[in-house]
Amino acid sequence: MALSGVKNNRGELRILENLDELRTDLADYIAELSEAAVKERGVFAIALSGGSLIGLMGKLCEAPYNKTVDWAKWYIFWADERVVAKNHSDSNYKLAKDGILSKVPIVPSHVHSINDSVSAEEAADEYMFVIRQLVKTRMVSVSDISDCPKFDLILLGMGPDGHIASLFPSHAVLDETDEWVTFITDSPKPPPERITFTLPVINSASNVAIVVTGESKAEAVHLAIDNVEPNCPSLPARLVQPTKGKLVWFLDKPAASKLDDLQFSE
Ligand SMILES: O=C(O)[C@H](O)[C@@H](O)[C@H](O)[C@H](O)COP(=O)(O)O
Repeated sequence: MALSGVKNNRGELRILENLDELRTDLADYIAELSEAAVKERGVFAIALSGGSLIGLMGKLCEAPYNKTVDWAKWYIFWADERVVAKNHSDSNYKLAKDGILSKVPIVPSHVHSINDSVSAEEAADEYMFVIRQLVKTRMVSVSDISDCPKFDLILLGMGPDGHIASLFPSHAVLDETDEWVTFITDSPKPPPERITFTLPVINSASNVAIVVTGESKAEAVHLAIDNVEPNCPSLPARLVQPTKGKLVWFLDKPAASKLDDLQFSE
């Protein structure tokens, strides 16, 4: 690992030397959290996003992880999904299925993707209902300070504008506190129709990881992590602040290149 440490109360930063090291560190991190959750609760409830994240998780399908991870105990969700058919090239489900889920022994009934045959609004409502049922049976834990689900791990990417999941800068859904899952029809990043976990759900998770690579995101990383003036209250990535859980940033060096005074131990 190149650098690691805690900065400005904004979580743990892991800045990796190159993409290969990042992939290995990310796979180790996910495998460790899976083992801990299975030991403690008997299951591992993990929520994925789309984008480059899935490719960066690829080492999980290789040795030793493909054999050592207790895949049968995984329950898979999406922190956000594009409202398109499951076989569409824009589908986050398809991305994860082709990239990971079809390559490891996940139980098909544990894969909770959205209903792709209804409107964005209905898909969000139905997804919330599905999660509610799984909270009742404790396949997904519940937060002890809100009534929100408490996922063992929520994995997020970040766009160059600082968006995470399908929560975009200055969008009204950033203020959504009543629903666990909501929808948008005006995403600035295509496709326009999406469903997304809301901030209260993201911030109720036991663990949240934000995985960011490339220089095009360096400014957003700086705005999300450093103490900047004026600060950016509506930058979604800055609003990821798990109440009791742990936040970890996985960055490559180009993505970390605009962070102020990095003085971590090598
Ligand atoms: O479905 C989506 O569009 C996402 O879940 C979105 O939040 C993504 O994670 C970021 O846009 C980063 O994507 P990249 O890593 O591909 O830049």
